[in-house]
Amino acid sequence: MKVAKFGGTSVASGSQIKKVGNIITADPDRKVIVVSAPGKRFEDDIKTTDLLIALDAQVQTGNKYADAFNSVIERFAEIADTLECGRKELVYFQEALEELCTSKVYSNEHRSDCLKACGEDFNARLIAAYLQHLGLDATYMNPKEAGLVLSDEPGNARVQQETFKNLNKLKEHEGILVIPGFFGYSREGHLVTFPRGGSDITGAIVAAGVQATLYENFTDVDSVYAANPKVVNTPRKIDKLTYKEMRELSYAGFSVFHDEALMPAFHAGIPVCIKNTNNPSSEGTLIVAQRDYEISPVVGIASDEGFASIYVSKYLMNREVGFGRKLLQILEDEQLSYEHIPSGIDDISIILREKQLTGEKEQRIMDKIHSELSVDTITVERGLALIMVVGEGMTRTIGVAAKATAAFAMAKVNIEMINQGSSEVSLMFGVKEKDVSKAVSALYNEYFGEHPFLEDKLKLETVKPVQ
Ligand SMILES: Nc1ncnc2c1ncn2[C@@H]1O[C@H](COP(=O)(O)OP(=O)(O)O)[C@@H](O)[C@H]1O
Ligand SMILES: N[C@@H](CC(=O)OP(=O)(O)O)C(=O)O
Repeated sequence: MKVAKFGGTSVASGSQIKKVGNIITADPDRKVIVVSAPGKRFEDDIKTTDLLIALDAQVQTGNKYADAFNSVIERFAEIADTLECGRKELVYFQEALEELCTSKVYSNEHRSDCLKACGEDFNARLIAAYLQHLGLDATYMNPKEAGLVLSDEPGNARVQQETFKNLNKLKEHEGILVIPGFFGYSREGHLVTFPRGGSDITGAIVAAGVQATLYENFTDVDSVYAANPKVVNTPRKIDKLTYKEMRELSYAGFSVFHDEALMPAFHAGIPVCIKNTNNPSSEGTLIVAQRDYEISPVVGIASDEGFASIYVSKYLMNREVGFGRKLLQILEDEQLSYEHIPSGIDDISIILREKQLTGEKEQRIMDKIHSELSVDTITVERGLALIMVVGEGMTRTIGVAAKATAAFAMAKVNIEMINQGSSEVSLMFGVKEKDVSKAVSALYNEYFGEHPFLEDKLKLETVKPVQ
């Protein structure tokens, strides 16, 4: 049994959903289908999830919401029109959406999640109707009925352990199940969503629950590439990479697959295949537990923007018991999570997502760190980008970091920070946002280009294991 997840671009319009119908029909093993909300049909289009977020904003502020409401309904009406089915479903969508906009809710955050989830929910209902129209034995299944139990954290939910046992019973289902991605229900019975892009997570959880032989993730590119194709021109395809490598790359900006979707597949040992809805005969990229590291120690280079760094220095920080704990407690008090903590003898930097750090929080943190920890210096730097060079083979290869620093030097990009993950699967560099494209292109050239700068001077060398 295979679980196939179709992303927003794959189900953005009626004509895209027809391709999805062909893909499902082509392989009877594709028994569980997870779908996203209709995504972008063209570059400047608006995703249905964003239309729903705009509707929610109108509802929350008590403004007239008819226009925002109609834009959502029109997206689905257009899809139903092209598919020549789904009239009954459209009536339901209208009523259900109106009910959500007008009824009392447990909290505003929970209403936002209920509205956001309509994109996936309505699309799953429509796609199930279309598959039935094609003559397939397909059924829509709500995540509550499937048993997808999540933590009660609106917009940021996490899977609860009982989910996997609950989902296991879906194995017994005879026909095709169409499950909306992106949301589930808390133990308290509230609808809650994953972070944005979370349909990939639903797909992975469902694949783990039903113990699928393969989790296919259909998107709009032929494969995962060694660098973001929007940054590097025609980057090389990656045929195979490990869960660990993909998690690091997704985390650091490979938006093609959600980083939180790797763990469920990894724990259940289910291979993941990234494939193209627009070109399903292309092999795609396979994500597995192990690959042959001799082929290339580095597998990809990812980058992401929107980070800030809080730099703190204090003479003899290394000898002050509890300094790190107290510093992190100040962040915790402000409900801030951190991403990385590179440190030295007398200094430490805390890297965090910039959008969490509002001006007010920044001021309070600075004051507290000064007064409670008596530090020598504290500065906050915004507008940072992180670049991650990733590959499991790096552990046993000499010269990987030398190539990276040469690339930064050639691109004339200043490295603000370096961190090698403890697992040695990745090398992380902090640079100014304005430098990120230059740096990624230079790094790509150094590891994968035809004329790397250090070509003659440095060949990557594998370390022999100690006998
Ligand atoms: N290294 C990469 N390899 C492939 N695609 C990438 C990479 N980095 C970023 N992307 C982007 O990810 C996009 C697919 O992800 P997304 O838009 O979330 O798809 P979906 O709508 O299927 O969920 C691609 O169109 C591509 O622009
Ligand atoms: N529709 C949701 C969840 C999702 O996974 O979407 P997509 O498959 O388009 O990344 C979002 O836009 O965040």
